[in-house]
Amino acid sequence: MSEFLKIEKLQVKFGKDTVIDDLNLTIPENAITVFLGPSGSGKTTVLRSISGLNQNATGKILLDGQDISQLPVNKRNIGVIFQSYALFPNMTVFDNVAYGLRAKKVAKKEIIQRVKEMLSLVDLDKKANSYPDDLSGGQKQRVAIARSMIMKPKLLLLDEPLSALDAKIRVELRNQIRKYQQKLGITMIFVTHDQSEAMAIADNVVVISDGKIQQQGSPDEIYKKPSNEFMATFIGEHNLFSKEQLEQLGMKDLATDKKYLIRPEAIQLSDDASDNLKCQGEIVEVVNLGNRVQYVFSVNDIELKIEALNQNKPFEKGMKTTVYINKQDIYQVEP
Ligand SMILES: Nc1ncnc2c1ncn2[C@@H]1O[C@H](COP(=O)(O)OP(=O)(O)OP(=O)(O)O)[C@@H](O)[C@H]1O
Repeated sequence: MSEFLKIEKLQVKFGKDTVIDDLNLTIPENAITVFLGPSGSGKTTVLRSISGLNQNATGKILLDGQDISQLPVNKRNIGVIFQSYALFPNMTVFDNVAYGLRAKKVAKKEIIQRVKEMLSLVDLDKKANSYPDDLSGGQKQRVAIARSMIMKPKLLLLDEPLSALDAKIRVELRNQIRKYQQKLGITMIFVTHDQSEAMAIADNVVVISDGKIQQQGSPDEIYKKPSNEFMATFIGEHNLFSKEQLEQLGMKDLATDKKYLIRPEAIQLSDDASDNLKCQGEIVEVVNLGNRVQYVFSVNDIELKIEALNQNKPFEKGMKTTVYINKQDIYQVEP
């Protein structure tokens, strides 16, 4: 992995509390890295330390080879976007986006051209003369993003940028952000506690819990190959079984005493599979999620969570049937 942003031995203390201790991390260029973790895990603290907003941080931060640890916020060449937009209410959309270029005394003609291009990219050309109060939440956030991107920062930090928006707009805007990133080749760090948002937008996910990095990898890697039990249970729905439980289900010759992860969608409620782990039992719970259905399937005393596409002939509660698990889908997990 290229080392576009490199954090070495980051430590952050608030009073006597050490919130981040000896955190080391590298982040690739021209990609979206997502910091994902439970509330209070330290995501924002790490982000603020990178931006220079955190006075309590010690350690070294290298951006594109340059040590920026001692530089003030405005000299780091980093853009920051918050959940709350932070637009200037008394300025038009055009003036909000032009603000940074004007402060840098860029030529008027160039400003007009660059703002127009940027407003076109975020699909707000028709709102250039509107004021923030006349815009929807999603539009305001697009102005905030345009205002940051126009400065061509080396790194763009987005702290829960979609949290204030309703579900449909969140999904639309996260797809837009992905599009902007690809079009402009900006390196982004995006903080969220929403797993599906993280999985959908990230090239690279850094899972942080209790001030520590639990795992870094592509969305697929962290889902399919969690590095430990925390990861196996934090990301996505899961079945986590002991060796004894798996043996009770009919699995033989397990090498070690470790735990084993089986994702709900890897269990098939059908009877046309072969050479798989086969368990007979009963459907004890059905939750319809629209396009998918979650089942709880009971094999003697063991409950398996299953997730399947909602097809024409759904299985019903109380049905006795057989499930199959491909042995390749049973993943051994470190403690
Ligand atoms: N200014 C501060 N003073 C004291 N403690 C702080 C301060 N900022 C953060 N903390 C503490 O640091 C820890 C990490 O907080 P942080 O905001 O980084 O977490 P987070 O993962 O971003 O959480 P959330 O998703 O809820 O925003 C928490 O225990 C928090 O209480």
